[in-house]
Amino acid sequence: MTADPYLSMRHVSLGYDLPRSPWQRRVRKPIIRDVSVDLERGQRVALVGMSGSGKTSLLRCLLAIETPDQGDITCDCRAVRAGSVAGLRWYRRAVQYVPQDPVSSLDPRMTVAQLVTEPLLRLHVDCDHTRRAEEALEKVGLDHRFLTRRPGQLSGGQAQRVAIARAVATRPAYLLTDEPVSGLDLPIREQVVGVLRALSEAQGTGILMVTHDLTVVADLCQRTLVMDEGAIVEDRPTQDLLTTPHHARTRALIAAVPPLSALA
Ligand SMILES: Nc1ncnc2c1ncn2[C@@H]1O[C@H](COP(=O)(O)OP(=O)(O)OP(=O)(O)O)[C@@H](O)[C@H]1O
Repeated sequence: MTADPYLSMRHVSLGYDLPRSPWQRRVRKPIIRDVSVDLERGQRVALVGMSGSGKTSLLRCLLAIETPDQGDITCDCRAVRAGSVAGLRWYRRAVQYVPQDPVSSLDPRMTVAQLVTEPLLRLHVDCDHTRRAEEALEKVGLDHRFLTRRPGQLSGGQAQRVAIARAVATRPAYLLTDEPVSGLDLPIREQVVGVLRALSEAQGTGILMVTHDLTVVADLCQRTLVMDEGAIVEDRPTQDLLTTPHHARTRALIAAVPPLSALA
């Protein structure tokens, strides 16, 4: 348990119904198994694991898109439950999602100004929306001249920065993100990782990132959670975990990245 948890999962479990005929009984396949994790304010945390280990499902629970079968999720000591849009507005402002693929997530018909102010309108944030959009763009290193552009007039890296600006417009305490740089070329990836680091350092924004990319993990995240078959099997400071992995699954993940396996 950490000293000051902001986001907290307690004994969270989730399963899916296996396909069945009407006369067969319902069978749940467990995906998340009794996960308890505390995330401190401002922490940069990676969630790694083999494909199918349950990372995205865990993120969906934390995003209140999915309701766990068991367990509790709290944010700043308030219960988080998937359900009414109005009842979750406070949470949607505090914990924002950065999508993997900005090109498909950004409506091509909207201007950057409309895209960045849309969450403010949807979540009833009471402020000067234009000023806040400019502030959000500044935080990701884009100036006000981008406000009138549309997604088709942005490079991949700029589009991902606009997606991040959309997420930070509500001044969230945490960003949750699934492979935010996986579709980007190396120099652009470094640029976007730099934006996320700057946000975390300058604004104190916490980041929970699902990723397969252990070099991004080593570069950005202070702490790493390793998932295996729906459970967290290792949870340690990133540097320690990469140099002295404890769990066989962590060792296998590191072994798949030759420059990192030289560290361990
Ligand atoms: N709606 C669903 N119905 C049935 N099974 C599902 C559903 N969603 C996910 N699963 C299964 O749950 C398991 C975990 O999926 P999840 O997407 O959370 O894994 P992951 O670790 O994020 O994988 P990846 O790294 O490939 O994205 C997988 O076996 C997946 O097939």
